[in-house]
Amino acid sequence: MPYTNERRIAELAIQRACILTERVYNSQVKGTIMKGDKSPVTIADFGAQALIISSVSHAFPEDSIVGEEDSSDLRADKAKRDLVWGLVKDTLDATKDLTSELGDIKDSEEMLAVIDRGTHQGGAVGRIWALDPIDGTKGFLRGDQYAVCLGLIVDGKVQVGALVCPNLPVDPEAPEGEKGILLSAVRGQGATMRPWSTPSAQGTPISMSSVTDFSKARFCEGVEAGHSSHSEQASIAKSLGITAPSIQLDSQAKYASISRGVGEIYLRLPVSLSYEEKIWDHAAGSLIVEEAGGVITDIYGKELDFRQGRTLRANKGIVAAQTALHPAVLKAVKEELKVLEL
Ligand SMILES: Nc1ncnc2c1ncn2[C@@H]1O[C@H](COP(=O)(O)O)[C@@H](OP(=O)(O)O)[C@H]1O
Ligand SMILES: [Mg+2]
Ligand SMILES: [Mg+2]
Ligand SMILES: [Mg+2]
Repeated sequence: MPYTNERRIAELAIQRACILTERVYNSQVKGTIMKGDKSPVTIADFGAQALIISSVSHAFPEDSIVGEEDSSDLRADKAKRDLVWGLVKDTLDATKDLTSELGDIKDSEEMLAVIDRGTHQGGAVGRIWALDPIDGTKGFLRGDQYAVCLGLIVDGKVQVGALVCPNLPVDPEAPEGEKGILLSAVRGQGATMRPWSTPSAQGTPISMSSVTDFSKARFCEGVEAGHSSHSEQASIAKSLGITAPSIQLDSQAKYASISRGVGEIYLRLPVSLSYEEKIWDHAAGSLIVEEAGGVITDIYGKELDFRQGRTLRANKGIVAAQTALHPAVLKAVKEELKVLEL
């Protein structure tokens, strides 16, 4: 089956990175830096990027990598760099059994160089990995949801997607039970999910909800009001006859939620038309939703275009839904936007 090894390496790489991210998530020391675009990054974002890029380039040395972060802040701050290297080294030491498959990093200098292997510009040709080492850094800092996300784009089309949501419950009906799920998909081979804590277990197939009655439907949206328009999303839900409160989750946990039937719709209406969604925010989750039987477009009904570089510059916003519901949802979105003359 195509991409079997890519799926395996992607799963192992993000699982290992989550050992590091969960350690920081549960510690007081996050080492948060505000980046130039006023968004936060923590020592966990950097550490996860180093571990995951090291794994991908060990297994597939010819592939290109688009990663959200770069090492400039760490080169400028030795204390932060040492903190990140300490986390990476501890994680590598704790997972020596994976070294043959995932490679190693010998020192902090090499770690910086590995992080910077993610500065590729993306594009329409070749094998390009899209990595979000921590998606939902604001949720991570708030103690809510976040996700570690990795997708493989081949000639502009996502072929492999894998993401871990360490704080989503394994059983949605038992929110106080075990937490941490790993989802993955290969195009044409379906999507599966398994507890993050059982690396070797085979994933179980997942699928979108079968609800087709809007009065029983639920929609997912982000938590951050600065990342999508809650008022427009609420107005669209109302026009569709949705009465249930929205499921608010940070990160690609929203894709994870609808792909296993917890919610039927994901709305991400832009708060500014100049913002360009990043490919790493959507590559893995969009494929998992499609392989779980869902449909995903932008707010104009266009397919997501991963050929444009590091951003989805040919798209605006996200409308993902169970297949039977997507056309009506898109119509309601267009009605709303017409009202707003966007
Ligand atoms: N103005 C904006 N509109 C849409 N998304 C934005 C945004 N500003 C930041 N984001 C993205 O929203 C992502 C989180 O999505 P969500 O709000 O659904 O949890 C962030 O990922 P990171 O946390 O990896 O930086 C960031 O890339
Ligand atoms: Mg970020
Ligand atoms: Mg992100
Ligand atoms: Mg991120």
